[in-house]
Amino acid sequence: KEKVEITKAQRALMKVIVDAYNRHKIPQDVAKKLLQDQYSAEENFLLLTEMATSQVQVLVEFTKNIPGFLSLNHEDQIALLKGSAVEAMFLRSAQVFSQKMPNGHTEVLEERIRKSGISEEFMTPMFNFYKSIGELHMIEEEQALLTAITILTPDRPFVKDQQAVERLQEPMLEVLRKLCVLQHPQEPQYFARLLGRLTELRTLNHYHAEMLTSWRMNDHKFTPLLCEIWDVQ
Ligand SMILES: COc1ccc(-c2nc3ccccc3n2[C@H](C(=O)Nc2c(C)cccc2C)C2CCCCC2)c(OC)c1
Repeated sequence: KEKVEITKAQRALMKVIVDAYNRHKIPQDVAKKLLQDQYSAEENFLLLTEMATSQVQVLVEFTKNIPGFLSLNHEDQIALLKGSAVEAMFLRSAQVFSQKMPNGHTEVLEERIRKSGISEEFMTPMFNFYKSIGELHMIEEEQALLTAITILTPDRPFVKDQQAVERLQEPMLEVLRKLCVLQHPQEPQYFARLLGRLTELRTLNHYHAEMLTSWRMNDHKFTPLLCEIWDVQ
């Protein structure tokens, strides 16, 4: 039986990531807003673009706190952010959707999202992902590390020095692996399940542009930042 122990250095790394993750959370609680009122497809689309825009901004701040990230080649820093922004948004949405809420609230939230203006065909893959994240009951350390690991994916398009990114991602993966063994001793395959979610996350990447352009309304307006990050307009 492997005696798993998180070293002092690994604990320090985890603390940096979790502190940065908590510091850079979206201030406004969109779930509460959606539970309070029903919005039109236009209002929901505006809310989505506002949330997505502010989420990209906090993602940049979070990423700057990942040890070693700012020492990467500058074009690679941009390539990693562009390549992971949509996945980070869906990961954040999944975590918001899976957070503990009073009885019946999650069902209301799901209903509001289903009727938000997004077209029917994307609901299944999106909610399947949200529910598979929910079933993992991740602690915040796991959520923060998983977000950092997603950003530090070496094989994003246009990344030149993939080895440099691997050298940053590997220590994160090792801490997460140990954390999973310690947190879920009765589930040896938990770490593998967690990484499997990242594969499912990539498939959502393929849909996101069409999710937006097929939003039930005319004249979809995007902020300049979202035009950069999303393959729209
Ligand atoms: C690209 O298409 C998407 C992306 C995300 C969602 C989404 N899943 C959610 C799960 C729980 C709570 C809210 C959820 N959102 C939106 C949201 O704001 N996501 C969000 C963002 C964007 C940044 C930071 C943090 C979050 C939560 C609501 C935007 C307003 C209309 C309803 C969805 C979506 O729903 C149809 C479609």
